[in-house]
Amino acid sequence: MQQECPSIADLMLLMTSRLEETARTIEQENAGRFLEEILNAKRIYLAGAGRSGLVARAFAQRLMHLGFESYVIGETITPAFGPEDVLVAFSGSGETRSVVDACETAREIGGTICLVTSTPESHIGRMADCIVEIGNNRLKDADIPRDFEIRQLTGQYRSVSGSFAPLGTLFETAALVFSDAIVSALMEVRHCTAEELKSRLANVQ
Ligand SMILES: O=C([C@H](O)CO)[C@H](O)[C@H](O)COP(=O)(O)O
Repeated sequence: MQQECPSIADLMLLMTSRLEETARTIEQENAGRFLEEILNAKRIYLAGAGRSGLVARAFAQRLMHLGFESYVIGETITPAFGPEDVLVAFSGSGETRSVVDACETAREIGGTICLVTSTPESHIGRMADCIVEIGNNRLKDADIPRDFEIRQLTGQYRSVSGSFAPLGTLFETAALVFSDAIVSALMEVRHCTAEELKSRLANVQ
């Protein structure tokens, strides 16, 4: 049974090559605007559902480590959002109801909305002040590559079809890598060291 399965290392390498392709399509201007919005925000609120929500939470934690005031929407202790605050939404579809609702409320209050998505022409996309597009959801189903030839560590080739990166996996993984790149950029801009981040690590967890 196991012989029919490609090696886990090969599947990971396939993901890294897809991530590399995705990274090359990021528009630096939009990523730069995203960085500016974070730097100028009074407070940063993170929103996302499901796996995109996990990426939002991971980013919120690193922003806190960097010394920003960051909150996750829906947490018990998250305070009121204000006009000088920035809401960062992670949503591949840009249509997830709870995230749309959070963005609509933030819009009414007058705050800034940043969206990380693979669907800029979406409900949230139409509300957002800043959009970073990751991957591309506009491709028709027929145009989405489903079959991959992977060169195995043994040197032989084999094909992998619909099992690779199901549903929003590529967006969610690339969004995490994107947000970690933003963290590195923020460390550079603010001359922040890993030691400073370490000093804010939770010591009771
Ligand atoms: O968890 C998710 C699902 O498993 C897709 O891979 C999504 O992240 C969740 O459904 C939220 O969707 P989006 O707002 O479109 O990212």
